[in-house]
Amino acid sequence: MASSLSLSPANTCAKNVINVPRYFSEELCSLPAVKVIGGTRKHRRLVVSNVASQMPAAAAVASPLDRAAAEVEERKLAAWTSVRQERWEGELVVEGEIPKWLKGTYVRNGPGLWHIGDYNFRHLFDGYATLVRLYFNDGRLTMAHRQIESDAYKAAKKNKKLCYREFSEVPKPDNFLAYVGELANLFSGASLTDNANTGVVKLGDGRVVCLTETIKGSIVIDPDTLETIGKFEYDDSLGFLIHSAHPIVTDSEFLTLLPDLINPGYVVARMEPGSNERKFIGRVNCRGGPAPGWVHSFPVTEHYVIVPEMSLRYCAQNLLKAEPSPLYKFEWHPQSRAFMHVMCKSSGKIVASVEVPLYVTFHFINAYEERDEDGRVTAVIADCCEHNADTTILDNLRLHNLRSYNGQQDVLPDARVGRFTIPLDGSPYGKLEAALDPNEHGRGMDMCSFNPSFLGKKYRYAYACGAQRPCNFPNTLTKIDLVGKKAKNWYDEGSIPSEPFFVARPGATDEDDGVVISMISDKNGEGYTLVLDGSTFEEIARAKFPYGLPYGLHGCWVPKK
Ligand SMILES: CC(=O)/C=C/C=C(C)/C=C/C1=C(C)CCCC1(C)C
Ligand SMILES: CC(/C=C/C=O)=C\C=C\C=O
Ligand SMILES: [Fe+2]
Repeated sequence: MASSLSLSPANTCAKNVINVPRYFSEELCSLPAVKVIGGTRKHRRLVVSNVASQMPAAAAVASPLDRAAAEVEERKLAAWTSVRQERWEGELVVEGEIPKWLKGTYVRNGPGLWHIGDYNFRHLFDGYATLVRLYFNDGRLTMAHRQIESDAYKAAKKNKKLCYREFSEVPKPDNFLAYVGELANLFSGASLTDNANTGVVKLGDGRVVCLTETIKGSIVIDPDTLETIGKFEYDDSLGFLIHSAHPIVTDSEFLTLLPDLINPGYVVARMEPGSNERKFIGRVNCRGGPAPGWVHSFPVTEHYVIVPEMSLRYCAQNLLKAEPSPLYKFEWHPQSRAFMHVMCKSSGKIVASVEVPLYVTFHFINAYEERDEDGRVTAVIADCCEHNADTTILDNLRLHNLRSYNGQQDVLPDARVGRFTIPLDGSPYGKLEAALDPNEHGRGMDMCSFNPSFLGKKYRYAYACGAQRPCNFPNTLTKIDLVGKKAKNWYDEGSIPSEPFFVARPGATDEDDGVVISMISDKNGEGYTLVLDGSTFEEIARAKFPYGLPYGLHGCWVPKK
């Protein structure tokens, strides 16, 4: 069945053995599921089984010129190329040894489909959500991918056009009346996307929820089948249309941060496992203006929620514009200064609010409390992937920039582990410094993880994507030792790795006792899962995908029941 939202056709209608050619065929067909048969484990071949999932896939309807250009790109890196088909599932051949203790599912979310018919999206963050599932059991690995059936995705497929406002894309109204209606829909939130393409979390009650920055884009999925179960409806009267794409989620709570665009400030709220009701914890008013700073993520310590107020702020005019402005829905207001607020988790009171040097970050890594010898908290330390107060990274993430890179220029702006020190003694200023020499990780830094048992606590290791220059995008995996101030880097020339995700070995006591999982998009247009040892940071296993997958953002771990 041809889908109106054209997914690139699968590369093969193979009879039996799946080869992974670098060029796409123009025929319509989907890649069926594979099963591993025959031979020793090491030499098993991937064989197409008859349980083929006849998923819709359709021919791209781009002009021949566009298609030729697209093919050049596609041969290079799958990372920036739309996913080939709606879904696929099958077992992969593992090279190396996956530890037997690794039992469960790594689900990764990300924007994997960047076109509707021949209309191509502009920005990495615009794409419709693609889930990838890696199921580890008994040293074996099954991979699956599937699109999230958001209203935005379904409407685009049905109407063959953009129907909701995405990160940088806005539906084109047919006439003036439609334009006025569209503005009204913006204020009510009706026109905002529910394309949950950013992250995925496992709540304490076991529900797995995909998220983006619009609150309506919270979608429950089944981590075993990747099926879209339905909207996650917040059952409260908190209001607001947007939230931080990264809540803090543990087995006992879900903490979220909601920017208030009307009375510039932020609300912190908490939701218990088993509940859909967020309860108000506290509010902090912005100290700068004219709007709250963008909050993609925020950190917590054991007792505090840290509310960042970046001078990259939401911008009402840019929200209304049909064409993207240089900073999309945001504006850079250095004169408005930057702040960090510290809110007590139990009382909602603000215990510190300090001005800090200007910064730009998507991702906080972790935070903890610093104590004196009497055990009194003297300061909060908060670490983030900091882009040297430079907003150009947003422009680097335009698909044209990502796709047109020829491997020669060094165009990735510098980034570092930005470490905030926020004094709790009433001082008006906080510090922001590099936690280690950024050259340790090639002055690239984003897509971080750490051992979740150390959430809010003093920790030593962070995993992230760093850089081996020249490059246009973080292209290494890096293990950062924040105490030894050193980094160990994994690099495969021409490849783009996704978020290195740390999974602790059950029963481990050492912080880095576990594995790091990433998915790699390689220079041949192919892709594989990589498993590194969390301690040595050496490769322990890899498993090739049947074809390269688009770049993904964030994942979560769902242990086997
Ligand atoms: C993928 C990622 O990191 C960020 C995605 C951000 C999105 C989809 C933001 C969407 C928005 C709108 C559609 C309108 C309101 C503002 C904003 C939250 C930026
Ligand atoms: C991929 C990315 C930044 C890379 C820069 O070095 C940011 C993703 C943000 C959303 O989750
Ligand atoms: Fe993110």
